[in-house]
Amino acid sequence: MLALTCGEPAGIGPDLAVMLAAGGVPPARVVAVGDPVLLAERATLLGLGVEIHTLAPGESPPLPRRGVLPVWPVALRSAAHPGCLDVANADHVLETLDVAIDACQRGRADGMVTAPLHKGVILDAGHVGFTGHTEYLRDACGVQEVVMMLATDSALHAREAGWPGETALRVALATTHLPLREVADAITAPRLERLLRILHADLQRWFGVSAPRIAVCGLNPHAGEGGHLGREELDVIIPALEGLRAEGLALDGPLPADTLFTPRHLEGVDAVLAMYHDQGLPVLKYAGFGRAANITLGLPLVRTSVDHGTALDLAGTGRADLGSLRVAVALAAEMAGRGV
Ligand SMILES: NC(=O)c1ccc[n+]([C@@H]2O[C@H](COP(=O)([O-])OP(=O)(O)OC[C@H]3O[C@@H](n4cnc5c(N)ncnc54)[C@H](O)[C@@H]3O)[C@@H](O)[C@H]2O)c1
Ligand SMILES: N[C@H](C(=O)O)[C@H](O)COP(=O)(O)O
Repeated sequence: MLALTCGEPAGIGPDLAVMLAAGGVPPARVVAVGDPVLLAERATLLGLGVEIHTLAPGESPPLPRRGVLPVWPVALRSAAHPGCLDVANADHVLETLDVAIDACQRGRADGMVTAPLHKGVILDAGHVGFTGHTEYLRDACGVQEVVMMLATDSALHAREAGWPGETALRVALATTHLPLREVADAITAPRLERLLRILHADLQRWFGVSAPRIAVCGLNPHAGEGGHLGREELDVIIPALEGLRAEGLALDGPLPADTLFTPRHLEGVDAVLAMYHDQGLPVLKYAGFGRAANITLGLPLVRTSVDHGTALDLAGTGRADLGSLRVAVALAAEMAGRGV
């Protein structure tokens, strides 16, 4: 049983929720967390005959049925229009997350899948320091560190279980949503050690990789060119990797990021740790946009998400691609099946 938060109401999240229900029996029991009126409106706008089944408190969701979308209701604060952000609905978006987290923590849901939210409008509404689902979940679950990892659909399982093709990729991030000029200072040896331990452990726990091999990117061009193009590799990354290798972790690097992402260097690698958002994610999205999922590692609950954002330009048009949400739901169901 998965809780699907509908994300930014002006974006494509509500569209995708009703499209999922209309498109056939999903790979798990899915309950949307959002505004039932908005979902009904969006289904009508898209010409989809989806029945919105608002669940009463304590009511069990029905068995999955094509064309029926069960909903845990969270009311909008203000009417939502496709493509038009409204700060008034920021608290609605955060409340959907709280409801889903609570459902996971109380055992009413086995995991959560998130449709995209809009970080800017949540910040504009005054939620200072909000950086995304990943850190919101970290704080709500009371853990010190989590890792954002995106994986293409062909890399959702262990390599041993059939990881075909050179586009199969898992990319984790050492830093997430912060200005580029702050990235270098955010990368410290203790932090890298914590992140790599989580990545190693969760590749084993969720993805069935018995002995993970992780390739680590350098931060600077050519991994610092021996200190001539930056010292972070020598002063921070290499000491962190050496300490972890002594504990038995299989780590390559730090490697120049441009050539690390080539088939020869990725051979036998279970995941790549990129130092920052736009070092790793463009490669991942080039390899699999629309059929990849985002997973938060290090949490005491299952959370997956789509590989895309709110796509305000597509909301209400019927042109949003459902592919990544399907992958995220299937992956969350599989992870939940493995048990937290
Ligand atoms: N999981 C999340 O909550 C998440 C992920 C990424 C971005 N975001 C947020 O989304 C907002 C917009 O970000 P952005 O403009 O950089 O990225 P975006 O993914 O929303 O849009 C980038 C481009 O991809 C297209 N696109 C996105 N999803 C699509 C889909 N399902 N089908 C077809 N085309 C699709 C859009 O139309 C647009 O042309 C930002 O606030 C960002 O922080 C949220
Ligand atoms: N960096 C992600 C992406 O580009 O797909 C994304 O913004 C998601 O962030 P959260 O899952 O932390 O909201």
